[in-house]
Amino acid sequence: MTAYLLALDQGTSSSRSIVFDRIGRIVAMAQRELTQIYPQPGWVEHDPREIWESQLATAREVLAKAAITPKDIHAIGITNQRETTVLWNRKTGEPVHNAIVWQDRRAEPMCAQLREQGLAGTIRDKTGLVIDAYFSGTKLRWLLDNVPGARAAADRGELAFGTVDSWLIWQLTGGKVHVTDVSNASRTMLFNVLTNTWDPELLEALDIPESLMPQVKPSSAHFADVEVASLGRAIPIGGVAGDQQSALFGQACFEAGMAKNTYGTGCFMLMHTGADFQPSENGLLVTSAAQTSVQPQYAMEGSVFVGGAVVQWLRDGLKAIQGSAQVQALAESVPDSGGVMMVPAFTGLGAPYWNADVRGTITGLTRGTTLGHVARAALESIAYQSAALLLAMSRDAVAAGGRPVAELRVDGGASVNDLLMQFQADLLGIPVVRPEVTETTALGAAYLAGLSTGVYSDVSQLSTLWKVERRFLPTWSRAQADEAMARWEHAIRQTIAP
Ligand SMILES: Nc1ncnc2c1ncn2[C@@H]1O[C@H](COP(=O)(O)OP(=O)(O)O)[C@@H](O)[C@H]1O
Ligand SMILES: O=P(O)(O)OC[C@H](O)CO
Repeated sequence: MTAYLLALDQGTSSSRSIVFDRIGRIVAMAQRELTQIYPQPGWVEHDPREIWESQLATAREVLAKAAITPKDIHAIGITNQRETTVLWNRKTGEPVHNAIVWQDRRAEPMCAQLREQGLAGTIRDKTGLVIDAYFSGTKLRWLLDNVPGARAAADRGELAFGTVDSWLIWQLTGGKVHVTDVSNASRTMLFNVLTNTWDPELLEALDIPESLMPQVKPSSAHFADVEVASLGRAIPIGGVAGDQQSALFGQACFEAGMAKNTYGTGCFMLMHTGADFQPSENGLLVTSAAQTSVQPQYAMEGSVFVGGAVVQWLRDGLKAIQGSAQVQALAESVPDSGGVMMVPAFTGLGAPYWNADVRGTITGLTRGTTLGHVARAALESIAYQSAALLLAMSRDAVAAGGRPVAELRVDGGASVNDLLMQFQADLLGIPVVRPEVTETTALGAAYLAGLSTGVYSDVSQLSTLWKVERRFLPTWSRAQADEAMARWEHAIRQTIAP
């Protein structure tokens, strides 16, 4: 059987396409940067046309690079930056506005209103989310309220809403199919993750007509066949998932208690929680995991706003290094951080602290402090923030009758840093495991597509394909780790209430 799988990975900073063979090895990759549009402070937009064109261009390019034809592609999987909101005209296919990107804060006043209306409990219990401008629902409401003519056109049933996956599928099918998957739907604040349906009460609370919404499918399913004009053959789209849930899947975390952390610009930690919906008591989000059937599956999620970005700051802000890869050597020029602690709260602190107003601190400076100590503290801050998330997740898991996380699977640009990974294992007291294929986001989408089209029989087969590149084992005693976490929490208190 021809069994190359093509993953379309539409991320915040770039569109990428990767061809995988049937045992999950990368055959070829193509990538194009995406223009970031900042119309006002706190606003971030993308041009939906550019999203589509750059994605299509990389898909065509990767086939050429892999020296294969569309006939060799068995199925397509799509994974995408989540929450980013597109609204378009069903007849013309034209977007009515730029896409509002997940980082965009413009819908905050609308969120404040929803909080005042006392909707926090309902939203948490139905969607697993906290009320925040991060999610698609209030971005969509903003578009309906602010784009001239949009509300009336929506009321006439002329418009379609979609996250980036829906937008790409609409384009790939020549405007015929309007669909999304549960993992993307769960990031809208309009989707009931218990029933896997759009929620009439939430649609009404946000004044959003249901006619705008895409059909929702499990993440591994037949979504559509692409039109021949786009990729030369009617290739089936067999898998769709939001990028973080897709990475959880690509890391073969299929069971409750299995967790992954992606160390990119920010960090995204997700722990599978199985089929039971359990809101977090520790300020984390609950979200739909990638689902292979109509049966709901959940994950707990927390994010670190400034992860690898702290290394970019060392490079671009402090000019302490010339390239990100140099941070490890600089940090290794000293045996430890010499008591220096950095809390890189450049844009506030996310889970489990949730404080939007604080700003970063560096404490513990002495006359002997060198750039090496600062670099080491910067790297360690990525691990401390991630550890605080994982510890909160483990507390939630134990409270729900489960077990604490036993190992952490890692990926993302900063996971290449061995010093950081070792420090992470030491802090957590569990193995930190880096797989051979760290393109887990794209791999997850390819696996989802392969599962629904018969390349794989079940997820247990995928578990056997997942291979360890390096396992970092903890070297500290529990007392040492607890002491270090106590120093971190002290630094957090100094940051929040100096
Ligand atoms: N050797 C390294 N050590 C630590 N951080 C690194 C290293 N190499 C890259 N990074 C960081 O990884 C991030 C890029 O990772 P990537 O997964 O490509 O991010 P994103 O998907 O968010 O764009 C950057 O913030 C960069 O500073
Ligand atoms: O495109 P990324 O990797 O920055 O991921 C964005 C996340 O999906 C936002 O929730």
